[in-house]
Amino acid sequence: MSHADFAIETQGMTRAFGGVNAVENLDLAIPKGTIYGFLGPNGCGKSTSIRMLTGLLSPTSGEIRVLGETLPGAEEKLRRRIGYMTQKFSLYDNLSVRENLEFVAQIYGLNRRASKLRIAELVTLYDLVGREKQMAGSMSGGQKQRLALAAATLHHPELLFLDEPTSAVDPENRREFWERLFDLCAQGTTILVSTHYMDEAERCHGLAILERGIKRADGSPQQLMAAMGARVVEISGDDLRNLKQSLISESAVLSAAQIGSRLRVLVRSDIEDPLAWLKPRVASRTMEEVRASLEDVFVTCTGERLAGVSKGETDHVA
Ligand SMILES: Nc1ncnc2c1ncn2[C@@H]1O[C@H](COP(=O)(O)OP(=O)(O)OP(=O)(O)O)[C@@H](O)[C@H]1O
Repeated sequence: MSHADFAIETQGMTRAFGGVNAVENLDLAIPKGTIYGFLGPNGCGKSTSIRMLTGLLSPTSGEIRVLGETLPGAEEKLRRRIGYMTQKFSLYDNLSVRENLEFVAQIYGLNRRASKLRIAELVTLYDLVGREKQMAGSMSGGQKQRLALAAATLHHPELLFLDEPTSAVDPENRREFWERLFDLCAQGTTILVSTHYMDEAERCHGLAILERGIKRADGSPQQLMAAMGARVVEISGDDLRNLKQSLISESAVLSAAQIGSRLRVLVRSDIEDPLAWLKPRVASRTMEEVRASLEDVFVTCTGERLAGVSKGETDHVA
């Protein structure tokens, strides 16, 4: 692939705050027309990376190319070619839906006619018909999010940055939001989205797992799961709590977490037959080897589970 095939390329992208690296030596190569995810917990450097890639923040060191342009330096040129939806609702609560969109249209220099046409199109597309005069501040989380996406895409950006776009919406709105992202992607938009939700990360074509500013792994969800250095076994039966305690003291066990009525155990892949290895340790309980999930990949990369993503208990060993 040549440079022209990538929407984003970075080498050694680094940003320090007060001597501490918020983002460290990040290498990225994000192909055009894909949805790429940054997966990681709060504070791992997702927003700082996105701010550098949008030209809002200068890197301390490293090379950045966005849509073929070099940053820092090409911020102005890129402004019309990229869209950015921040974590917080960044529109005006005391302006109506239409006024907010008119304001954005003005920033992008659309004339009255073009603005009117585009806003009508967006209001329909993002299911805001009948709400044109409603104050943005009085809308639900899902409606605000659709308005924010309409605003971020008003100027037909080639590249769209979404910083934790679904943190304020319920699961159903999240699914619907992702349908919209796939529609945009199908029309050729490249999307970079940050998230701490595994189900969102699993929808991305490619992703980087970030921890404390460092990329721990990258690839498609399937590649990451296939390359994981562990096998996954689920155990059911009595007294899983004590079993967990004894298993996590074994160096061959990377993690054991109770998920509902099962214990999900990650066994290092140098154990050739994890079921045989576990057998004497689990007594009469039943076992089954299961497919790895992206969360398992996350645990093996970082030693941690993301808070709130598993059902049930989330204890682990680092
Ligand atoms: N302007 C700043 N000054 C000092 N430290 C900062 C600044 N911006 C970010 N940081 C620090 O850099 C680290 C990465 O923050 P960042 O916001 O990029 O993480 P994140 O993964 O986006 O998390 P969140 O979702 O909570 O924003 C954190 O330790 C944060 O405190």
